[in-house]
Amino acid sequence: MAGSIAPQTKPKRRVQETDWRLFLRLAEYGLRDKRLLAWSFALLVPTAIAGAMQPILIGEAISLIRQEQTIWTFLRQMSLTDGINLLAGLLLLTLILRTLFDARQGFLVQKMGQRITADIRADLFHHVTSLAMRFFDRTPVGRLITRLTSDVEALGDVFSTGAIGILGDLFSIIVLAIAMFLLQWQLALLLTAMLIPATVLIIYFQQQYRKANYKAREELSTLNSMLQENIVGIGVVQLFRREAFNADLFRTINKRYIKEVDKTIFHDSAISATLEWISLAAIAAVLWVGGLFILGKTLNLGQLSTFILFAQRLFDPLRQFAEKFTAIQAGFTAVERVSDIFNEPIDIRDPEHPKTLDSSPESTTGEIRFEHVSFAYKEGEYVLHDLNFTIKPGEKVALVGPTGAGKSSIIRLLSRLYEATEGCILVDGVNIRDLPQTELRRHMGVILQDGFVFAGDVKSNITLGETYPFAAIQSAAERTNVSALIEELPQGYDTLLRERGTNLSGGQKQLLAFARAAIREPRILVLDEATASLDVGTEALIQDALDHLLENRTAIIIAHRLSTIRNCDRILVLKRGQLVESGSHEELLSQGGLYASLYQLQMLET
Ligand SMILES: Nc1ncnc2c1ncn2[C@@H]1O[C@H](COP(=O)(O)OP(=O)(O)OP(=O)(O)O)[C@@H](O)[C@H]1O
Repeated sequence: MAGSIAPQTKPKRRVQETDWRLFLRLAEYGLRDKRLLAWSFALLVPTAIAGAMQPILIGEAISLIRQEQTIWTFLRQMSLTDGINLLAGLLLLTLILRTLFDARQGFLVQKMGQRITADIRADLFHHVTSLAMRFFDRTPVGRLITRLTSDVEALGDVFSTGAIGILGDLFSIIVLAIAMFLLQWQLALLLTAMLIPATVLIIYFQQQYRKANYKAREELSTLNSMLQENIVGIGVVQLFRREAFNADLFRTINKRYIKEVDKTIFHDSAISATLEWISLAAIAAVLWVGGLFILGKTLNLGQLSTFILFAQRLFDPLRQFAEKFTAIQAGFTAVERVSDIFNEPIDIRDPEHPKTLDSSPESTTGEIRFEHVSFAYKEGEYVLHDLNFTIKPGEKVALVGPTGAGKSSIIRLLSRLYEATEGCILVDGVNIRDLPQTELRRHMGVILQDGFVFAGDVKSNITLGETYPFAAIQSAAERTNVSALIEELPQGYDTLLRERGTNLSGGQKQLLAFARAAIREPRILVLDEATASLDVGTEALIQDALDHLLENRTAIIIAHRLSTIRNCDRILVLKRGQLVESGSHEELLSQGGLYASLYQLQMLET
């Protein structure tokens, strides 16, 4: 637990994706609905043009009142009242158009954003569930959850805060600049020149913001990991009185998180403040230079008014641009973190030219062969060494050995949750790497000590998303002698089980796992300490059911209680990842090796 509070730095080998590539990744999602995307952009044009027209119309109105020479020719031919009315009418029209288009555009952009985030979330979920166990070994759950929820949410914020309107702001700035240059190039040049220091400062602050934001998100992940660990392990936390200690750790990480968030706020405010200052300076500069032009009679008051409005208008989108920029930067951080997961390679892939297992009813099936299999969870740290054995179809084999000998690892390799480092594993003569994973796992029924239960009813916990008629569910429960237990539950098969099955006992969860395996009629059954949580009476009941269930099926059974495996055809004894003995119970006892000593020790205990 203590290790998890170390400050999180970006992994060195992490490929720094450029913003452009991150942008393309988003664009790929945006392009899924081209019509929506096209409309969102198309509506920016009338909005920007209407916006640029307003200062010009106001300037014209002032020029008209002052009867200046620069007014449009068609206005000169009208009376003052008609001219003013026409200009006011036009101004109202631009206002209405701008409001309507702006609202519609805002709605479409948000709609697009919601769609994109929903798609990303769904793809991410699919990708994460396809990743190999190795990935989950090294990734804390809280960290993953943060990426799947809060980071994807930050991405959604880019759209919901209207930050995507940054393109509209950029467009507005360009349209305004063009309009200004057409009107009076010196003042236009002055204003556009002031954009340069503003842009440089924005870029600097946003880079700082981005750095702080990345760190803040990392700290948030750590915070969530710790939260998750403490909630899942609440029993141990309380029993061992770690509350105060953990609270201290939590406070430390919380402080670090807040510190980073403060930095993001500082840089965000710095951007707004700088822009405020520069925009005021710009208006002052226009007034000063424009005033000189008026004195020199090269400019009139109407034009100056237009430019003062332009100055305001020009920095307005820039200010909004900066505000949105921080949301966009946060979004980029989120895409970066989400991309990290998308870039996580799926280690265990299905073959390009998959083979299938012979499923004709006559064929004797369920042969398992390990050929020179070695395996390491971490590079160089082998936990299984050069394993060679064959389990014949229908044979019942027990794996025995001290704690940590590698029994469960064998099962994980056989189910391809991990890939063997060396050697190969064959099922019915086919290398399991040549089989699609679903095909391999369809033929395997694995019952683990910790029967995991999903939130849902008993039925759905047996079918696990596949469709079986109710009679099949009942029959599977009856065959495994668990139907009596299920019927005892308040609503029988419809009883709702809570997440992780907190309303079932450990033994009850295990019993459900038996029905779950039986309904699939697997050709290979694997029991990893499957009856360890059961009382002697229930175990005898299950043992009886197992005798039927195992008929004509290959089985691998791991059990520490050696009495439960006496009837197996063969016992493989493992020691530190090596196969040290193999034979029937009697043969091994007479050999007087590791098995015999383990057995005698257990006999002494009873
Ligand atoms: N996910 C993992 N990452 C790294 N090492 C692991 C992992 N799982 C198991 N190991 C290591 O591999 C070795 C074999 O573990 P395994 O679970 O196969 O033993 P086992 O014989 O089933 O033990 P037990 O009887 O206690 O269930 C152990 O030394 C263990 O520390």
